[in-house]
Amino acid sequence: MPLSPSIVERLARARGDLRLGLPVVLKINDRAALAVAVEALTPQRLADLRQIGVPELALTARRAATLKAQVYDGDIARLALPTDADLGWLRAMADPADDLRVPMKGPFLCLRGGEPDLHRAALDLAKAAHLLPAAVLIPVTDGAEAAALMNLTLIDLHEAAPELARAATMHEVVSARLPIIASDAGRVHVFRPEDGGEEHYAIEIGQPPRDQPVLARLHSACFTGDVLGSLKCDCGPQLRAALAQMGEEGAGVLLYLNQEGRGIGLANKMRAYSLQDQGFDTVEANHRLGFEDDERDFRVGASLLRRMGFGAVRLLTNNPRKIAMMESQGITVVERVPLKVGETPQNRAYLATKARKSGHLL
Ligand SMILES: Nc1nc2c(ncn2[C@@H]2O[C@H](COP(=O)(O)OP(=O)(O)OP(=O)(O)O)[C@@H](O)[C@H]2O)c(=O)[nH]1
Ligand SMILES: [Zn+2]
Repeated sequence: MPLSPSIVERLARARGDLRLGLPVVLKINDRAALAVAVEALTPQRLADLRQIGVPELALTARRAATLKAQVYDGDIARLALPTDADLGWLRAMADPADDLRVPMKGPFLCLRGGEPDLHRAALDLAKAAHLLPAAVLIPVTDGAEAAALMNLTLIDLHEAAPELARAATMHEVVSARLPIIASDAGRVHVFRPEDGGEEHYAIEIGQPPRDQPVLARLHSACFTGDVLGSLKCDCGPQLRAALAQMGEEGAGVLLYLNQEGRGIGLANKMRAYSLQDQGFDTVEANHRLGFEDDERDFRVGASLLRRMGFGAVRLLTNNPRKIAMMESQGITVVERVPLKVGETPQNRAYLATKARKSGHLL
């Protein structure tokens, strides 16, 4: 039907549905399941889901490692729910907040055999919705029928795969002049992705010529550092130092990428901070929550630079992964410009961890 939502639009809906606590229907070939994010489940919804079928819990292998649950599918663990499992049990499996105070007791009944692809898709969607990567799945015999009957969003994984593999196309919505402390000649560009995801911004200083390498910074959003002046990281000082250098040179471009918390969202970053107060470092905290060290998609930065007409950069960074990613996306990094500012007694250990575990240059 002409007005029916495309797969990209249905994926955007699915992310919204999961945040609301609504199930989505995932399907591949002749297999299908209802999937709902543990974080957004209510007792009533859990009871309703149990009426439909036998629930399974999907967790990432990272979260399973902390719980000492068996992983039979590489990156994914599938667990049967104990018969007396309530929402409290599910939440404790998903959220490591109380792991130390009230450790979850196994042994867990970990499922093997069959395909984990629906489970993996559910966790990818939960991550994309900035929820904890934990989902309850209920297998159903006819996915299309279940979706139609209950008015739920249906995602066919064959249809979704190519869309999920490619970076969303970005459109510039608007740009306007913005004098800032660093430069009178500032201009903010707002970019909106076609897939209904986060908007990203470019702050252009002066009028950098497109045929020469531009002084560039890929800055990932950090509400706590950029806005609140957090002493736990170096983001705020890095943001201001990068803009100041562009102001001094009279030209540059800072991409402000809305990838809060290295792509896990602010709520999950605050969960990570809470774990850091229990003694875990920045990488361990991400893993205990079920995330990888860094969930950002740096392709966004490269595609925005290209869209603005830049093909070569002098990149302000201490992160070699950003350089490798730019190069792999066809942006030439002619020089790495170090950005070492904002070390505090409170962030010294954080910066040392990034150097030791994530390869940041000191
Ligand atoms: N998950 C998580 N994210 C954090 C933590 N501390 C800071 N962040 C986020 O990390 C990101 C900082 O990224 P960038 O400023 O691009 O820094 P970087 O990857 O270290 O690289 P460069 O600064 O370019 O050297 C921001 O999105 C912050 O919100 C933390 O402890 N946990
Ligand atoms: Zn920060």
